[in-house]
Amino acid sequence: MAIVSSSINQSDSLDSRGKSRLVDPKFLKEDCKPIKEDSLRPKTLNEFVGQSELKEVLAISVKAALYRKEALDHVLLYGPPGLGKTTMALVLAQELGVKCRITSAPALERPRDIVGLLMDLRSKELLFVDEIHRLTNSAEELLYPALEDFRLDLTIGKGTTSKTRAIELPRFTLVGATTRPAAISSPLRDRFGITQRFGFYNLKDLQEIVKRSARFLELSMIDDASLEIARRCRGTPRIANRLLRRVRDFATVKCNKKLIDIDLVDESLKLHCVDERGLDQFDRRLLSLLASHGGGPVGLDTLAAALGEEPATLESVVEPFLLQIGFLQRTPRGRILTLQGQEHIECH
Ligand SMILES: Nc1ncnc2c1ncn2[C@@H]1O[C@H](COP(=O)(O)OP(=O)(O)OP(=O)(O)O)[C@@H](O)[C@H]1O
Repeated sequence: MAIVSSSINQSDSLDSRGKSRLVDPKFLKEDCKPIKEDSLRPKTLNEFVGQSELKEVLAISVKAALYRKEALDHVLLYGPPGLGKTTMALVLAQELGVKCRITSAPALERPRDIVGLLMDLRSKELLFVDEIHRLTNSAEELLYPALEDFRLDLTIGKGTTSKTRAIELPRFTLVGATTRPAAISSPLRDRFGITQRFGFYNLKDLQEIVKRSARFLELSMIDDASLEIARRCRGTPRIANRLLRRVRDFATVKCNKKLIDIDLVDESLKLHCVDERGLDQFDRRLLSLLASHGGGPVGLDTLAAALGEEPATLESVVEPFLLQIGFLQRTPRGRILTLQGQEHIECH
């Protein structure tokens, strides 16, 4: 789907081969990307910019687990895409000095996928499951005793001759990530000892992330230029890094400038139709659609059908930022365009 693949590259952190991958946080080269791009991911809690309350909570739990020489309690991280959930799982593994196995719920469709993964885990290791709200019922049922009692209950054979065998597992930590916490079944949700929400980043933190990434990409940038990228990245580090790379492309090809200034940022982001609030063509189409319906209310399903998008994607990927900046409101009768949203659309 055009909007998500272009503006929010979700595949960055997912397992493209449909299997899990074992990541030693010390060697992020394994993380399927060239080393320079990988190095953009912060590796320790200290390097992780922003999300201070969440970091404090996790830092205390990590220290306590290390002190008691125990596995960290299971962690559920939720929030819009690209805010650092996968990165945080790798940071936790690094802080705990263990490896992290990364997978996503759609890759765990068959019971044997999850059995294989769980039996492969070593003591205190992290298992990161992205999109955890998409686990099948059978996968969830296998997970319950694994999470609570570190035990796998396997049924061998069929019908009256079937037997249940219990296999002991090492104590491990499940880190689940989701953009849709409400879609997680409550028995699964209840098994996470630590639940933390990722919110959009503020301008100061985003500018720091842009400057840090620019350093890793060996780009010289004046402060106004990094601030401009921070303003246009929808409060999302992944988008900040993506915009920075597009600006770098533009600087290399179009003007061969060594120092990136605000004009260069402006020109290159214009080319990608990213406006001064960070909205792209898809956001503007959504707002225009609402405007053409007298500002709403318009139901989510109607909006999704008109835009050719999944309602769940609209709700969990596109809308959160528009709600955050006050361009959109959710009401029981549907979505409403605010005055600010209306004014923005009139100027574009
Ligand atoms: N706090 C941060 N400081 C610096 N860079 C960050 C931070 N959080 C995320 N990033 C950058 O943003 C990119 C996206 O982060 P990440 O893949 O962890 O997001 P996510 O929340 O797991 O998204 P998704 O759920 O879509 O996979 C990372 O490659 C990383 O470089």
